Amino acid sequence: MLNLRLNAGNVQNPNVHKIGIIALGSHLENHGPALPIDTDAKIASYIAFNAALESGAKFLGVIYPAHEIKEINHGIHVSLEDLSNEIIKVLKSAKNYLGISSVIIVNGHGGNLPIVTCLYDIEEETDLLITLNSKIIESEGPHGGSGELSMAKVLGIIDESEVKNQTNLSKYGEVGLSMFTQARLNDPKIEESAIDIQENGVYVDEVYGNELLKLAINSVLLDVEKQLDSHYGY
Ligand SMILES: Nc1nc(O)c(N)c(N[C@@H]2O[C@H](COP(=O)(O)O)[C@@H](O)[C@H]2O)n1
Ligand SMILES: [Fe+2]
Repeated sequence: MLNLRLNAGNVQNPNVHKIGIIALGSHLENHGPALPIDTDAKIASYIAFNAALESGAKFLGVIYPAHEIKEINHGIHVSLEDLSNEIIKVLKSAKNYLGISSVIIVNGHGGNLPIVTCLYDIEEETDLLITLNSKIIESEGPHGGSGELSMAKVLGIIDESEVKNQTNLSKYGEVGLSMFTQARLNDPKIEESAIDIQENGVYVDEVYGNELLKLAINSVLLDVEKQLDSHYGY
């Protein structure tokens, strides 16, 4: 019988091998001319991967599909049911092959927020403890705004020559979700982000981008500690 050396490497607590960290974003969504369509997936993956490196938890990659509310049409998205079924499929596979018993989902796309209503069913179906971490959505500000631009500068995925055109809202109305009138009427936070873009424009600041990413990574590290404490008796 092979004994795996669970304490090998930079691992504070062998129970960390029972925890998986997986990214969830959007790969097919317009973010203005300065940012790639998979900005959300890349930001979420960067946060998830670095949190896995720092904590020793298992990095499970990224989930492909994403959801979006019907009032916002700036990309290709799936129904909440389809996203939930895909998450169940991927997490069952991770549990089967890696023996994990809890997961932290790092969400980088605002349109996925309703998945929180499916978490109980996903936990039941997979028999996994699941934490949804959307910290970066809470702190990044408007869609395609200065927060995402600054993080994209850190990740090296920005086209800086196009930043001057990012707020040409007649062409790139998805920035700040400005063109989605009903979504702005329904959600004061979306309305606030659209006004922010119109009143303040956008800027790129690498220091700010690093601070946003570090804040999000530290938030995931705290979730790892909470899972170790509550689920594995730290
Ligand atoms: N894309 C999106 N869909 C929703 O349903 C939302 N409530 C929001 N929220 C706003 O957009 C920002 C996130 O944009 P990304 O999802 O990262 O592209 C978020 O900060 C809110 O301002 N967004
Ligand atoms: Fe985004």
